[in-house]
Amino acid sequence: MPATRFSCHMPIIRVALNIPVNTLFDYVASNVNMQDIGLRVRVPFGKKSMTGVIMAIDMNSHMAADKLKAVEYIFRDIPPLPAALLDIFHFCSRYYHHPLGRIVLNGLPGRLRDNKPIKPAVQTTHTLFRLTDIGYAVDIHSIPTRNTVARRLLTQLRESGTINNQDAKQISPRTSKLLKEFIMCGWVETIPAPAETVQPTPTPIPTDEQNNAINTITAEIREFNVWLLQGITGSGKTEVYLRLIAHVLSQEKQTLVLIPEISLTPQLETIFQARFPNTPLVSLHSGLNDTQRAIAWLQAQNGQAKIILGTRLAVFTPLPDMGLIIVDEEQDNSFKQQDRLRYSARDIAIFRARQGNIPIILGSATPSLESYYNAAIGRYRSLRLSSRAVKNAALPIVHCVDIRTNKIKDGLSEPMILALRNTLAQKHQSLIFINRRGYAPVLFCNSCAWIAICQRCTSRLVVHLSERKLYCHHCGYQTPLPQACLQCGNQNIVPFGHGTQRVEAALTAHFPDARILRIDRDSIRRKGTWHAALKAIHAQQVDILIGTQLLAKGHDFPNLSLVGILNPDSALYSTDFRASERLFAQLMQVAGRAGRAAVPGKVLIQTAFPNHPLYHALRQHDYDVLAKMLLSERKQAALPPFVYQALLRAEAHNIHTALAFLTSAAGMVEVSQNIEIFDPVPAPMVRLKGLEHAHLLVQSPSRKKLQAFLAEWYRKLNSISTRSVRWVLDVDPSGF
Ligand SMILES: Nc1ncnc2c1ncn2[C@@H]1O[C@H](COP(=O)(O)OP(=O)(O)OP(=O)(O)O)[C@@H](O)[C@H]1O
Ligand SMILES: [Zn+2]
Repeated sequence: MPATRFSCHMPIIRVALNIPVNTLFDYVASNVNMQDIGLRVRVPFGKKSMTGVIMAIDMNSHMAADKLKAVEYIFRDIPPLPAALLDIFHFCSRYYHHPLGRIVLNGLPGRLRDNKPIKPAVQTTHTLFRLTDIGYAVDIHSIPTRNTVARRLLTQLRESGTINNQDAKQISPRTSKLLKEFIMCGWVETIPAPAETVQPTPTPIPTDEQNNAINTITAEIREFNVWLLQGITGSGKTEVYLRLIAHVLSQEKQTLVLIPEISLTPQLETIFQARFPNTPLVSLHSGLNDTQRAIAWLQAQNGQAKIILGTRLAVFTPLPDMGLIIVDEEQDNSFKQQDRLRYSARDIAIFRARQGNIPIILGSATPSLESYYNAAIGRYRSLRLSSRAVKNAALPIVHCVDIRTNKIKDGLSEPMILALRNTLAQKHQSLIFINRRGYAPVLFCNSCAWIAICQRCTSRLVVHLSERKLYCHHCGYQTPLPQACLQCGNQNIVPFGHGTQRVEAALTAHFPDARILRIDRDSIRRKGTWHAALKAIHAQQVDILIGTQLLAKGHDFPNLSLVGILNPDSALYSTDFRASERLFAQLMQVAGRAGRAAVPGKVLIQTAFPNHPLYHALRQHDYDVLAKMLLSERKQAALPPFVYQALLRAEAHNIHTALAFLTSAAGMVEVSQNIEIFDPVPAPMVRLKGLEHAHLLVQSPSRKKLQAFLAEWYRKLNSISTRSVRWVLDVDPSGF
């Protein structure tokens, strides 16, 4: 049905607003032209003002001219968002079937969403200032003579090359304001000061395999390709990244490096800064405050920052001179956002690389089966690193400790204690991996079998003994540890099972002289603790580390020779079809922390299923055997990567409301060929944060058909009123 279009004498701007409706909003604006697409604006919306982004400019509107409101303010404090970034937002809206305005506004740093222009806040500590080419070209005589401070500052910058904030303050206390103005004019840029702790490490000579990877990618550095770099733990994937970044830097281009965990940023930052001490690098992750994030983002947008290191949200950073994208640990589930816009940063990164016609490297020891399969069928290009990079460093020997025949006390078996004792005697470090924080996962009444559960979630409350509290790890609910059973009043209540805190207590009792350090989200909550912990580990001030997956990824502790893994079995027989793949990746990662340098490594796994094929593959360090086995199972069961999936997720106060909504949603569309719709079911975790959850699975062997189906379905879903239900489409869900 062709809509009536009204012609208007003034330009119409189409604005994206942070509103849960998939539409743009029209406003009249004078003084705009096509170059203004991508600028932020303040517009009236209902009774208030909102900040939005101009997505298009037109002379016609669907609304009559006298009904259109005028824009209140156009922000010209920073250049418009580049068209390439707007394209990414459009792609996300189309592919994930999510309101465009929500995506655009949530993709920006908080400061840019404010209702006021951003002041050019400049980070001054750990920063050096230097002149840009424009700054060098400035004629000092063009600055009025009475402006002595500006003249002196400019002269000093010319003479010294770089200056820090202290140097600048010596000239005058007013220089910090001036520096900000110079930055705004594009005369001055900031670069991070080399951190004092950075030791210039010798650059290693690449191994033959590393050379092969580096040369192969370099040969096609100006083309889009997805490179799957499958390298065993300790094979030196980082060195491959560094060499390629060096190449891209020599072309004055930017590299985006995506990593799964914030906790890995300090380590990588140090490595990158040591290799490229004069290259501006910014980190973007959720640990930054609003100002820091805005500064980093702006430095990426204006092309100053050459290396952009970040977690998944960094995939929405504007990069005018993008030359390379690296996604490290590409299989990691944290690249997929689990609320609101459920995007995969890895998949968006691939879209960006294609759009920019540049290479993207997906690095992993255990690629996701999706990527593994794509490499196998030639859609991705495959590169392998099959041995450890450090000379004579071998992969660790992996043993299973059968817990059916070995007694477990406080979570630990006799062979585990013995191995720890030997490692201590050799003055090497050990790592005990248990992926459960807190003291014990269950509080149990011996008299009536009552278990402490969360009132708002389908979950058990976790005992945190040191704080004498019970916590829900899903919603954050906390309550004092009860003295007696809440059901029968009996005082015989006991913590059941093991978490990191309990293992820490047990190990402290076993090895009173050992220096023991627990690392989990609780222990590093305070700012700076994580940094201090890493330093202590590297300085050999720790003998035994106890940790969750925070410690499993990416760390390189050369003196660590023993890894003990406690109770990983529960994932073996999980209902989630991805559980084995994930367990293997995690165990391979944590096992890979052992024996990375001169010290040979050993891994002990406490399990009741030592003959399970997964442990067999782990003992052989053979991901390919397992990946092929899992792929053939997936093929038989018609599961991804052989089909494409989407979930319609619904939440309501009551599960019946959610299920009823899904049932009617399923009836809204005719099922076409090649589309399979399953019955609505309650989510495995029905209650979460006080709401009840259900979902409905749709799948198809064709991504195109699934997308076409979802587009139509999404339109219809939007047309029904659902005040009692909140729903969202989850395309390529990573779990149920
Ligand atoms: N060519 C080389 N010669 C000597 N040492 C090297 C070489 N390349 C890398 N290394 C060293 O090997 C160690 C392991 O490298 P790196 O941490 O990059 O491995 P990785 O492949 O990322 O492993 P993981 O997947 O376990 O994180 C590091 O200490 C690194 O400095
Ligand atoms: Zn809860």
